Amino acid sequence: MAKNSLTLESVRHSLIRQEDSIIFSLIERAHFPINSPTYSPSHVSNSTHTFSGPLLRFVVKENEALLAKAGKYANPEEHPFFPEDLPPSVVPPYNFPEFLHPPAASININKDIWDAYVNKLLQLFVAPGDDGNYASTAASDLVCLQALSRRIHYGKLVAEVKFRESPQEYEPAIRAKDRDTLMKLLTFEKVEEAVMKRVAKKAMMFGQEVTLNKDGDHGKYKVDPSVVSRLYGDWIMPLTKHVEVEYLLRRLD
Ligand SMILES: O=C(O)C(=O)C[C@]1(C(=O)O)C=C[C@@H](O)C=C1
Repeated sequence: MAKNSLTLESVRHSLIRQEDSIIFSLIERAHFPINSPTYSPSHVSNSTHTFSGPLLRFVVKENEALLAKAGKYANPEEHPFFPEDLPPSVVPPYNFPEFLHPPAASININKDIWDAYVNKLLQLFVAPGDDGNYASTAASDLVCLQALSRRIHYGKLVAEVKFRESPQEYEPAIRAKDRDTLMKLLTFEKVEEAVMKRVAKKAMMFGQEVTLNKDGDHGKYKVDPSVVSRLYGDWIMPLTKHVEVEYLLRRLD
């Protein structure tokens, strides 16, 4: 859809579709135990000392360097976790539609997303243990982090649509830099309740054990649906709303 015809309904539709990517990524990650060496500060160090630190950091950084060369971060909807020292793109620039207000480019909360994911979320949906599959674990984490980052930063588009639909409602709070009022204005409790119910239902449907015998393994899911609901209620939606507030605060700059 052309960006200028985005509506609250269409951006919500995109958030609903992104739920599928997030839930599938969590299911894939939950396939491995926690594998804590993946996050240990001293796991990677090579003889030339070009990198030392956690394996996850190494995998994400290298992947972002590759995709930066392929032009990924020329798209204003993409946010790198390690924006410092990214190599230049080797592909011709594409003229992405300018839907967002330009100061949006300064908002990147990936450090918070990383911290929440590694230090809080993982423990909620991944079993303890170590099976040595650290590289595959890091690759699964990368997919989760990218899906979460994309969804949370999509808050910029949601905020822009809300602002365009009723600027007179938002302008006084923006001028007063009143975060609390902005948070109240952009919050729809009924929508949040529906999101939490829907993601639990999707986690049940996507994460059920499929067997061919009649009395399959009912009630056993690859990721606990109530945990998925909690991840949304306690982390994903609050972080999205944080992005929305940050965006609106800069909307009149
Ligand atoms: O749908 C919206 O209006 C949004 O801003 C998105 C979202 C969410 O993160 O899912 C965030 C805030 C609202 O309270 C409801 C839902």
